[in-house]
Amino acid sequence: SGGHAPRPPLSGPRSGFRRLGLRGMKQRLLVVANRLPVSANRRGEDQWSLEISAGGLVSALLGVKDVDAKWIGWAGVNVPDEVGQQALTNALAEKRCIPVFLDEEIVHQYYNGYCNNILWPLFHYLGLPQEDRLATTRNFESQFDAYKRANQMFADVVYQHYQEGDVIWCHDYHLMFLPRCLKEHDINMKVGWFLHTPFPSSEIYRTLPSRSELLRSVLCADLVGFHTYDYARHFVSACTRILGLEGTPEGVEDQGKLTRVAAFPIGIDSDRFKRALDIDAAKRHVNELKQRFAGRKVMLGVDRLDMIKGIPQKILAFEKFLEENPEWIDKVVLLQIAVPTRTDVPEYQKLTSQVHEIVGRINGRFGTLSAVPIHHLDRSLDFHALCALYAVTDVALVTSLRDGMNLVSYEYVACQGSKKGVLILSEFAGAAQSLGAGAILVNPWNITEVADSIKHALTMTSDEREKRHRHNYAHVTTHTAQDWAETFVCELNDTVAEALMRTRQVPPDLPSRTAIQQYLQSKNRLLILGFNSTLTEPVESSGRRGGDQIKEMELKLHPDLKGPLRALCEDESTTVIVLSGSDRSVLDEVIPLILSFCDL
Ligand SMILES: O=P(O)(O)OC[C@H]1O[C@H](O[C@H]2O[C@H](CO)[C@@H](O)[C@H](O)[C@H]2O)[C@H](O)[C@@H](O)[C@@H]1O
Ligand SMILES: O=c1ccn([C@@H]2O[C@H](COP(=O)(O)OP(=O)(O)O)[C@@H](O)[C@H]2O)c(=O)[nH]1
Repeated sequence: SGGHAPRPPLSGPRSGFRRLGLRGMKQRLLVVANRLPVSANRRGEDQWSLEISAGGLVSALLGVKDVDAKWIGWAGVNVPDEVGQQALTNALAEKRCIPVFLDEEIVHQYYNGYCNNILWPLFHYLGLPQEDRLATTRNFESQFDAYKRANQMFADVVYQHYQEGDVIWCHDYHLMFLPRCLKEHDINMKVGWFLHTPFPSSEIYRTLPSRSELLRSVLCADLVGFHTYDYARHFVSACTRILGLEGTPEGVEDQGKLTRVAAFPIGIDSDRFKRALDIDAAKRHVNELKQRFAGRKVMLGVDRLDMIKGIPQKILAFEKFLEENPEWIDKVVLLQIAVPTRTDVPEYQKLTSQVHEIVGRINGRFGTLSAVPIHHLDRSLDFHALCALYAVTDVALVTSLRDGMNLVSYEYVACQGSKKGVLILSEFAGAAQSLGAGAILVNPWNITEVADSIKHALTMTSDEREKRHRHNYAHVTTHTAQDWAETFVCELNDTVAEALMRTRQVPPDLPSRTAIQQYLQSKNRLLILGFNSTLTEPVESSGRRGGDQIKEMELKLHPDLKGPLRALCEDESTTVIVLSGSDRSVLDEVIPLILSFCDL
């Protein structure tokens, strides 16, 4: 029996799969994400200015070329009037973007509430909110209702723009309900879903009140993708343990229907970063920065001001480093770009004050008349200023407590072609699995270890720096955002094609008259029977119940089969074999009757 035997590891995208080719064919792709790659500012009743929004998903998808792609998403702004909505729709159309208009109340309950106060912390191992955190955005149920309504609003926009054959790629934890809405509308839509955050261990995930509904909805997609194998594995075990479904190396199976699950690590458009450094604007920034920080080593942090990024831990480790290495005071500066994010969520407001307090204390403690050790900026930078910073700094410090991937670490490496600076990287970022070879990996909770790594990075020989950089540079420049998107979409096309073939291969119904005639003529018969749902009564595996074990305890031999089965077993010309993935003990429990007549 193999009911609970360990499964082989999940596969990645199949090697040698047919590239139905985004390059040649220009397949239409509808990218559906909470956020459009632009944010909109109103300049008049029917005037809008559009700006690229910050964030990893946006950066990655900007790197995807040669696809006939359109984006569907929220422009990050409330537009209550029709004139404004029409004008914004027109302006966005030029950027191949289609807006979903969400009103303030929905944004509050869906985005600030369910997405960023519940799913985001849970998926990053920070747990569900306590009562006081929930109270600020009303209760769990109303937030979940708003979440489903918002997902339906995204689905409605997809329906309006969908053409047969389009690939629909849903992104992230904001849209876990979307695959279900889409498939219920049209089962033939090709639907992929990709999660940009970690998927936590099923032990964490199972605390979520709406755990089953969300899993079942995601499973409606044809292909489900994650940044790492660990996240994919966690997802599959959540499905087996919570829903009682079967996990296979290919994905999750539910009554013969396979949802393919695999790892697709994202990348960046490294050429875009390299090219940016050749532009005058970036060169000017580089020169200014070199002058400003002459004679000092510069360490860089670039993060959204989010609790998952471990900014307090980073700053405390830097403080410890200065405390233990006073000779470095005035010779090193930590430049922390803390991009404001989700500022309507109280937890983020608290974090801002906390970080300001620590920075103030450390600058007060170690600052001199000429310099302070930490330059902390609560703002975002334009692209060229950011590339210049990446290029001139000596060390990048990424201390995420959990992070789906972390593209900042990739971007830093891409811009360090000449300087070959050191990357200190949290082992809890997805990027640790791809850049671990060249980075100094740290546990961000271990302040002493991070402080020691800062010293190691600042004093590293140029030989070691170059060697480490070479590894990571090779990875970042060959595993690009474009490859990531192409691989996902090709895999989705192949998954759908294979599922179609499987459906066609379903054997025809048994010709019962012939079968009965031949059965009666034969003298020595072998009958191989399935067990679960063949001999047993179907068991409802709702989210209310536990996983496989509880389900198996409830299995019962189907009452209509007791008599026929007994007759078959008593017949000397017939051998009956029951094949099952369940434990022997489960079979012993369910069919003791038969055990007395035959070997199993
Ligand atoms: O849209 P926001 O609420 O302002 O947040 C910005 C984005 O944050 C998250 O990014 C994740 O995606 C990155 C790319 O895959 C990944 O490197 C990073 O580790 C993740 O945190 C979020 O998942 C996006 O949807 C947001 O747009
Ligand atoms: O001032 C800034 C700072 C950062 N970023 C971008 O924000 C993204 C951050 O992505 P990451 O995966 O590191 O984390 P996320 O913010 O998505 O959690 C990177 O692509 C950065 O280039 C930006 O556009 N402007």
